[in-house]
Amino acid sequence: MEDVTATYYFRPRADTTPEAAAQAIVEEETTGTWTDITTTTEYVRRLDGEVLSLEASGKGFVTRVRYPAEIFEAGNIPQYLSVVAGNLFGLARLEAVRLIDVDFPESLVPFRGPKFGMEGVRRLIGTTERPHVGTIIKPKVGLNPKDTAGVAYHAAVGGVDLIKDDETLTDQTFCRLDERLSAVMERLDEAKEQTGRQVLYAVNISARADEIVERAEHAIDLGANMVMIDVITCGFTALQALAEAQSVRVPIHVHRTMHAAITRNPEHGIAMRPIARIVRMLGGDQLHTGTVSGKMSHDVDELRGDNAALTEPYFGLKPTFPVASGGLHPGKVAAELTNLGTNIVLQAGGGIHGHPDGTEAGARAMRQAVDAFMEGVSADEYAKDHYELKRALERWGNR
Ligand SMILES: O=C(O)[C@@](O)(COP(=O)(O)O)[C@H](O)[C@H](O)COP(=O)(O)O
Ligand SMILES: [Mg+2]
Repeated sequence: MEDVTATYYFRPRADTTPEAAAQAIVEEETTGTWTDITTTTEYVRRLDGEVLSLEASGKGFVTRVRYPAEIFEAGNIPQYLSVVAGNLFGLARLEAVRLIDVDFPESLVPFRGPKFGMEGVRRLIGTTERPHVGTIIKPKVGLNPKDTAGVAYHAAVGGVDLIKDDETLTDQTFCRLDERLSAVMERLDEAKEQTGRQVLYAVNISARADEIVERAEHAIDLGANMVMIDVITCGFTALQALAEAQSVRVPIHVHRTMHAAITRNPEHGIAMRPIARIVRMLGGDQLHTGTVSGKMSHDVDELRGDNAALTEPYFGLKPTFPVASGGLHPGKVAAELTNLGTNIVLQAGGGIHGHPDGTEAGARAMRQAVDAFMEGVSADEYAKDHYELKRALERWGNR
């Protein structure tokens, strides 16, 4: 049976050699502890982990370690994480340690993955190549259901493929989920009458783990054609429950709010790559992974690798649609697509609702920026006979 390999960056404490530090990681996460014990037996030895490689990297070291597959309970992601991303982060002998990536053998990927995935979402929208354009209802919170639906309507008529709730909006008193969802779906039907185009609305159903499937089923009964989950705050298995529920037959948009507390520090924590792999395994159809030019911190090389982890062949699982979001506007579209390719969802909140002529014009400008790129024309050139894009570039510039 093939084993698990995990890659860590670490910086040992001054009194600890890199070899001892790497060994400490392996022992802590397999059969060891801080001292030799009298209770161990020969047959336990087969579960010992192993340091496969160790090399200097920047101010620290990178090590690849082997964890025997037998240590893992197949299909139990919380247990997987307790090994590859467990106590090691607290070891005092390590000044810093970061899980960079993890490779699970097929025997430990008994998951079904996305129900729709990138291709399935494209089929719903009717696209094959072009990037999808999405928007987040802004302001994040505060609008009542009627006004939320109005914003959604204008974004849909303007040309977006996806509209989503913000990560902080769920079922608060000022905008109850039921009322909001019904109002938005009604206005989207109206927009579809006009444009003939299908638009997905990712209603945020984030809730306690034992209620989330019920909340999704309820939303689907009310007409939802997509649901959204804050996967870090809800927990990975909440996503698993949603994706494995036969009753949840709509795509799942995965937001990663709170991720940066874990992923941002290049020396300590968990990189986005293992999180991306787990979200794909557990059934996320779309996942935020970051931008190359937006408002959130980003590492372009890491980001490209994260998106590849979502889309490359992986034990027959469908690809998850990467989402680039956060501080985007039409002037940034070319940079995103040049660096990340066109199999991507480009999402803009402020970059659409902040357009000088309003939401509909903002959505048109984003679509025009995408069309310009797909036609190999610069945004500045394209703006000469596309008014909404011209106005957006005047407001936010071309980068
Ligand atoms: O609240 C926000 O900031 C956003 O709605 C973007 O709005 P704007 O388009 O107005 O910036 C998203 O939550 C971020 O993209 C999340 O970050 P990430 O995608 O990196 O997880
Ligand atoms: Mg948001």
